[in-house]
Amino acid sequence: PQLSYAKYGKDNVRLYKVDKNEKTGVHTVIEQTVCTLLEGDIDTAYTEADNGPVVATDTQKQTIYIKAKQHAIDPPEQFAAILGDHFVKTYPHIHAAHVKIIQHRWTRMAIDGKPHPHSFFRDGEEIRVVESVTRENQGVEIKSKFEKLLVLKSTGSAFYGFHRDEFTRLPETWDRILSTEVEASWKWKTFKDVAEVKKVDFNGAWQRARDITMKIFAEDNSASVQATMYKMGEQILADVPLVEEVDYVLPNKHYFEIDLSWYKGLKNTGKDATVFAPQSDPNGLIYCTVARK
Ligand SMILES: O=c1[nH]c(=O)c2nn[nH]c2[nH]1
Repeated sequence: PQLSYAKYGKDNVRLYKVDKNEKTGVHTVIEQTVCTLLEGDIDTAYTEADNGPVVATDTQKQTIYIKAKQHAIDPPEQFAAILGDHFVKTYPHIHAAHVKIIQHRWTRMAIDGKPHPHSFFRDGEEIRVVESVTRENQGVEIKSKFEKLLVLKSTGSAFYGFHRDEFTRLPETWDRILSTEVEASWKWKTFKDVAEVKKVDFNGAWQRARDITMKIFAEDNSASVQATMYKMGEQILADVPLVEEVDYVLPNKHYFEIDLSWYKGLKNTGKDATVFAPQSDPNGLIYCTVARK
């Protein structure tokens, strides 16, 4: 046998950074969870118990904290590129660096209608994610994502006209609840270096992708999850020229009607349905990648 592939590093490196504006007294906080994984001439560490080539995972962790102190960590795409660039340039035997950054939500509190200078709350489990790979002399590939954005609409969703055969039981519906937990990602063109990365408005793209997702989710008279998610991908490609392709992964989180007619003929189905049973499982799961022609 032979070592066919290897990468290693430190996962779940939690990081918090505060920016304190001396003039305004306004603090801005960011919290991230970082993973770095290195590739290179490290085979003998596996095959011959030779630790010489090993840039210890602890060293990678210390590096993350030092770079976070020395550089901006916002946008996370830029910080990922800075970290990847460091590992590939600092160690001649390291030829690629994978960096994953999860950014958690600290939303500024509004107190008595005014944004509070240094207080924040976690408004949902939604996360922003960056996955990058920096390869020596080949630039940096970046995929941006948001995950766990839980949405629901109480109407404006239908599902009919689908294939029917002897296995089909699902009735057609022209008016249903639609709920999903959005995982959206957009793959950028390959960037030459950190300098090129620094010119890109990643925060604007994240805001656009999130706004487009919610606007189309809300306004589309959805014929299916498939049809609606395709429109989202199309719009992101139209709005963000440097993005090459867009992925959506949408679970269909079903809400079942409850027939209460056994109880004195109580009407709660079809257009009379107001009480539903949210289903934890099973769930539909719909994938879609939209790419430029
Ligand atoms: O939007 C939907 N797409 C599907 O493929 C499906 N299958 N059952 N319900 C569904 N709803």
